Amino acid sequence: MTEAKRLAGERAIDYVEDGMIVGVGTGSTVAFFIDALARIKDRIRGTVSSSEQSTRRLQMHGIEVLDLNSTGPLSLYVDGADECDPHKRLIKGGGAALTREKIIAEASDKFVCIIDPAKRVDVLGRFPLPIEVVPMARSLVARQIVAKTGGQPVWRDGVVTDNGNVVLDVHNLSITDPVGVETALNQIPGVVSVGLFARRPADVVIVGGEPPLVF
Ligand SMILES: O=C[C@H](O)[C@H](O)[C@H](O)COP(=O)(O)O
Repeated sequence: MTEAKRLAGERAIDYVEDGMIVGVGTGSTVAFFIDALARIKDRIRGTVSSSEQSTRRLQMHGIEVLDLNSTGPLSLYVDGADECDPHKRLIKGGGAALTREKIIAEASDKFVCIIDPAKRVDVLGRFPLPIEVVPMARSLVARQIVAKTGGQPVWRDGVVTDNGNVVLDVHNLSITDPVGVETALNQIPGVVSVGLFARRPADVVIVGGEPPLVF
């Protein structure tokens, strides 16, 4: 799958235009995008990063990382996903970067999602759904997740997000109404964000392959 990730990441460069400030996601697929972006870094005005991990890789390449508060809306956001359905709705957050990813996706006109073929599903939920939670609300949120969804939340022990929060991964879900589930889980006090990207799905999905599939 590494080769598929590389092919997807490199294909996403086609969406980068001169003078853009590019939103950059997180993960192993995005790492290939960042490496490819480095080759054209003089053509862009900079980037906005969704994680400390991506910031380090961008800066290692000498690519400028800007504060979203100073850039205004972005034209383009490129990020990976853990699952993608035929409607371009996603599960994200396997790398615990979901909250900043959601913020940048919302701030962007076009969200290009780069995945390998194993990420494609008909119904979201095989991959445990990550939820970022304020630490003191962990048990409360877990109980409400069980009540609202019937899923099994598991604390990602030892993981602290870039925002100082914890992550619950919800197992045994079959998400037939992604917008409804996203909305319901967002209402629980203590939930910072839900790794379902249904209200703001991707605009373009690139599935790595020879040639890449774009839909
Ligand atoms: O929090 C992490 C992100 O949502 C990633 O984009 C997602 O986990 C996919 O990562 P990878 O490209 O490494 O499979």
